[in-house]
Order: sequence, then structure tokens, then C-alpha cells
Amino acid sequence: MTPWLVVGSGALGSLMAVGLQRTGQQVQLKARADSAAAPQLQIHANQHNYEFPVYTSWPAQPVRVFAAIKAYQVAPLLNELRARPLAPGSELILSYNGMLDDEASLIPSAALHWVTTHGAFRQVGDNGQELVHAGQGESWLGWANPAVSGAAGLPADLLRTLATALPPLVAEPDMVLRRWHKLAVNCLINPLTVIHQCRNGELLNLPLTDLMQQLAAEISQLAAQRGVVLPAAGIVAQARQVAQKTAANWSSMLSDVRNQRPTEIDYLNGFIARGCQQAGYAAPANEQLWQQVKKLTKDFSRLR
Ligand SMILES: NC(=O)C1=CN([C@@H]2O[C@H](COP(=O)(O)OP(=O)(O)OC[C@H]3O[C@@H](n4cnc5c(N)ncnc54)[C@H](OP(=O)(O)O)[C@@H]3O)[C@@H](O)[C@H]2O)C=CC1
Ligand SMILES: CC(C)(CO)C(=O)C(=O)O
Repeated sequence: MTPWLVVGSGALGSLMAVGLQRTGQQVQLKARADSAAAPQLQIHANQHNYEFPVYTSWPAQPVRVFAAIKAYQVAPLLNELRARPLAPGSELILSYNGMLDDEASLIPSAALHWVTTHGAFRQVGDNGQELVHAGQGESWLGWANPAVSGAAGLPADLLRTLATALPPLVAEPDMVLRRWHKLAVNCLINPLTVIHQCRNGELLNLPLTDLMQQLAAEISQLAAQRGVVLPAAGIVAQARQVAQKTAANWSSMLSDVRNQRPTEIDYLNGFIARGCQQAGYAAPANEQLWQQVKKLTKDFSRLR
């Protein structure tokens, strides 16, 4: 059995690590090389303690790497892996909100993306690090590279293992489209919850229809320019549906702001605004939200 190596001990990484260990997989955690990480980490979840060995270096043997990290942590991780490639036969699964400008050159062609609507967060409790699985959702797994998308089947054992650890999981033949949908929803919800300091559901009671339509039109235009069909009306409808389904949630961006952590705004509305500008047209609504959130968070340094 190929062991799993979960990068970090963040919310989604811990959720997957616990699910994998609970279902009989061998799971290790990967801390940063320069960190003073203890050799073991205990995660408390669902009234159980789960214990994981922690490594600061990459193994020489094949591993299944699961990296659910912030968008601004993707390039540093991939640079680390370029300097110290994984052993042949390894797999790399990436999961992050938003998109990077240079994904085509940055993401290894054999990497997979995992997209999820599960919600999780970490807190320090009486039992040390506690994981809270705050919202049951579903997930999709697919090839990151659009040239591979749909063409090659996903490794059946990988799908089965992830689906058992954290169900339900769908094999996604068009991960590019799936990620554009998620990007669009996050662009319409996350910055607005920061600006209005509200839960996702409260957005539905604010007079935001015109703004959401304009944001969606700009996203739709850039998607079309990149060969992705994403009608603006569908984006607004989907964002409203997600806001309704997650009405009681604080968005990840608002949580980041409240914890004085950097946000992923550069990879959401910032990605849209820059992309539109490069394509020769303006995206004033996305540009405005990008700058507004950046201004609010300008003192929060990126830890990495
Ligand atoms: N949490 C949720 O419910 C959801 C999150 N998402 C998205 O998924 C992504 C991950 O979210 P989440 O799990 O909440 O994020 P977290 O910040 O909780 O987890 C990321 C973890 O990865 C660690 N890390 C990053 N880079 C490295 C590295 N090179 N080596 C070792 N450890 C590393 C971080 O360490 P450190 O803390 O030291 O930086 C942190 O522990 C984000 O893009 C988020 O927007 C999407 C849907 C739901
Ligand atoms: C879907 C949504 C908006 C749920 O809170 C989310 O993905 C986030 O907060 O980042």
C-alpha cells in the first residue's frame, strides 16, 4: 500500500488525514523543512485522537501527496518539489481556492486537483489541536492539466481510497470547468462577506444584485476568452444557491481577515481583474473588490 503524505496540518488536510487513517491507510504529515515540528502530531476529531508521524523532508519512496493549501502557498510548494522531485510512482493531489496566473507552467502535468464543498476548521481545545468538520459537502477529483482532462481515466484505486476516506467523491472529467465554477462562486461571495462583515446567507438580503451581475459578466467574459463556457446568469444563480446552502457560514475570506491572515483575494477577483486587463478589457467590479479587500488587509503578511 502506497503511504499518504498530507502537506501541513491545515483544516482540509487534517480532515483528509483523519479520514484516510480511519479507513486503514498509512498517513504521514509533511511539515516545512525549516520548521521545528515535533515528530508526532495528535489531531482530535469526533471524540477520537488520531496520531500521525511528522516528517520535515520528502521521502525517497513513492507517496500519495495530498496538499490542501492556500493559493499563495502553491508556488512555494511546487518549487520545493522541483528542487526535490517525488519518487517515480508518486501522485500529487492539489486543492486550493482561486487560480494562479502561471498554472500552465507551474502545475506538473500529472498532478490532480481535488475540489470540495466540505467545510472544516481547526481550533485549539482541551485536547490540543481539534478539527471541526463544520459542513458536510461533496468533492471532485480530476486531472489538473486540461490536455489530460477527460482523456485518461483516473486511477481507480486512488478514487476509491479518497471516496472511502471522505465521501462522496465524483470523478471529474473537466476539472478546468469545475474550477472556473468554484472560482466564480468564491468571487461573488467571499469579498462581499468581508466588505459587509456578514455570514454568507446575509448577502441574499442586501441590494447586491446589480453588482453580482456585473462581477459575473466580467468573469464570464474572461472564461470565454480562455475557451470556457460559463454564462453570467448561471454564475449569479449558482452563487445565490451556495450562499443559501451555506447561509450560516462565515466565508473563508472573512475568517482569514478576522484572524489577521492573508486572504486569497489575489487569486480570486485579482485573477479576474488581471486576466481581463491582459486580454485588453476592463473588469471594474472585480478590480474594485480586489483593491478594497487588499486595502483592508495590507498589513497581514504572508507567512510564506
Ligand atoms: N477549510 C475549508 O472549509 C475549505 C477550504 N478551501 C480552500 O482549500 C485550501 C486549503 O484550506 P484550509 O485547509 O482551510 O487552509 P489551512 O491554512 O488551514 O491549511 C493549509 C496548511 O498547509 C500548510 N502548508 C502550506 N504550505 C506548506 C508547505 N510547503 N509545507 C508544509 N506545510 C504547508 C499550512 O501551514 P501554515 O499554517 O504554517 O501556513 C497550513 O497548515 C484553501 O485554498 C481554502 O480556500 C475550500 C473549501 C473549504
Ligand atoms: C463556498 C464558500 C463561500 C463557503 O463558505 C467558500 O468556499 C469559502 O468560504 O471559501
